[in-house]
Amino acid sequence: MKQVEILITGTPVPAYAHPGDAGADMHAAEAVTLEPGQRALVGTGIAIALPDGYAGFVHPRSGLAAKHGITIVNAPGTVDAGYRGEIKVNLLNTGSEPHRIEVGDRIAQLIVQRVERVRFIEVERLPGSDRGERGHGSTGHGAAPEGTAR
Ligand SMILES: O=c1ccn([C@H]2C[C@H](O)[C@@H](COP(=O)(O)OP(=O)(O)OP(=O)(O)O)O2)c(=O)[nH]1
Ligand SMILES: [Mg+2]
Repeated sequence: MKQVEILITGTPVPAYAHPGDAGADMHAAEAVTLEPGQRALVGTGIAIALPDGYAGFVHPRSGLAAKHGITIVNAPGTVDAGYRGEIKVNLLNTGSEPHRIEVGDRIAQLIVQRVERVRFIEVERLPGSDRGERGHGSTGHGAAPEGTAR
């Protein structure tokens, strides 16, 4: 397993709840009440130094989403390998009740992945493909959305 250096202020180290879990749960370093429809940038109290060629992705927790409608505005958030600041989570309450986040609550999960960087080369024409330019629901049933060509 890769080792990742982590700087912590008060909250527990992110932890995988079960062997085989992809995401390590991160904890709230501050308390906040999210009113319905409200969002808040919540600190996790951790900063990390990912190896070059890796990135961290901040994903919502499905339990919080299913039980309370709590999701993440920019899911999944991207933590760059060079970022040394505190990881923050942009929580959004999509539910109909206020939701209280207490210090130490598990608010998101961090998935660390290898990432490729590519060189973008500008060309006059792209190579053909089976899909071509079809997208945005082109393989679904029924008509394409109003104002779009098939
Ligand atoms: O959920 C997130 C997403 C990002 N970040 C931190 C780490 C990341 O490396 C940095 C920048 O994120 P991003 O590139 O997504 O934001 P931006 O709006 O493009 O800001 P910047 O101009 O700083 O790149 O913010 C978080 O703490 N939590
Ligand atoms: Mg950016």
